[in-house]
Amino acid sequence: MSALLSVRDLGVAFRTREGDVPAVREVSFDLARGEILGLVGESGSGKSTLLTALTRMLPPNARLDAGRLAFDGADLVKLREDGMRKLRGDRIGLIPQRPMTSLSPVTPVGRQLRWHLDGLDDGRLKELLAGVGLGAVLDRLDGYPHEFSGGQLQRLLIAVAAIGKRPDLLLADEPTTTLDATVQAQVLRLLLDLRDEIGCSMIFVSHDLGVISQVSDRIGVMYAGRLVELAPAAELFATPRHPYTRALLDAMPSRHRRGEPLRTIPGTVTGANRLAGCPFAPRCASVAERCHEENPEVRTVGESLVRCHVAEESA
Ligand SMILES: Nc1ncnc2c1ncn2[C@@H]1O[C@H](COP(=O)(O)OP(=O)(O)OP(=O)(O)O)[C@@H](O)[C@H]1O
Repeated sequence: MSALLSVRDLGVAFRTREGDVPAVREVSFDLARGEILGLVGESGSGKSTLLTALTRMLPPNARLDAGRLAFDGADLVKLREDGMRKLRGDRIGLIPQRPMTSLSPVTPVGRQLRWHLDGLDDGRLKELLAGVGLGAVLDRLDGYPHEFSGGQLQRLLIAVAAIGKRPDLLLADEPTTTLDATVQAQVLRLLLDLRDEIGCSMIFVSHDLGVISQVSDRIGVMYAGRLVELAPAAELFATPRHPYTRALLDAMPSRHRRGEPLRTIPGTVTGANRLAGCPFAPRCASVAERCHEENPEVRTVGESLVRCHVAEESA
């Protein structure tokens, strides 16, 4: 079956006073129908920019380059803005990182739900809220966003973007980062149930591999704007191929024995603008001479697609 989303050589650069800053570079992947792709990487690696590029809602100082960006056969680079708006409304849903940024602070929550879901009747509203475990707030919908907790607002937005609109593609940008552990687990369960029920595809962004591992079929690891490894979730955890993926796994608190100090990855994400060489080379535990000279191309190693010269030797 053809992929729902097909991305080839996607790049985004921001124009700044210091010149063009590349945020996403040469990213390619396909997303199957019903598949959940987790995207992980440290802060600034380009995860949110990539999601935003897929919805074509980049800020005015951004420049999008794409070899191909196709959604269910539609060319998203060439599609006119009205067509894109229709896709965003009906078929591509976005759950943002901070719910408050998507809600008006001066309009009652219930009215905003009805705006977003045109023609929503009381029975359907009840069903929606029950679906995200918010049956108890039904009689408080004339309240304003600040009268709800962050977790409640996040679940309201999930109710709208996911359950209400039943999109074909759901883009979730750190949807559980602001939630406490129990609510986080509920929301992850909800997203998985939704995929099973309506068969939507999902791209789920997080900096937390623990969260990503609970929902993803495949996981993509981003570093300095590039997708440096893409593998089935079980494979990525069992046989991480890229030294950065291994460093991320090593830094997971759950992987440490009690009392052992937490590990970190030395250095910071730099090098996105380096002219030659692998951007991870300055921090890489397995670095070889050629890593400083040539930026690695994507290769298949085992079941993974990986951008690394030393993936086999260093595993
Ligand atoms: N509007 C903008 N103008 C200039 N640079 C930007 C803009 N938005 C993002 N960037 C830069 O693009 C790079 C990627 O940012 P992005 O927010 O996509 O990373 P991220 O991986 O999602 O980080 P986080 O996990 O912190 O959200 C960063 O270097 C960031 O500073």
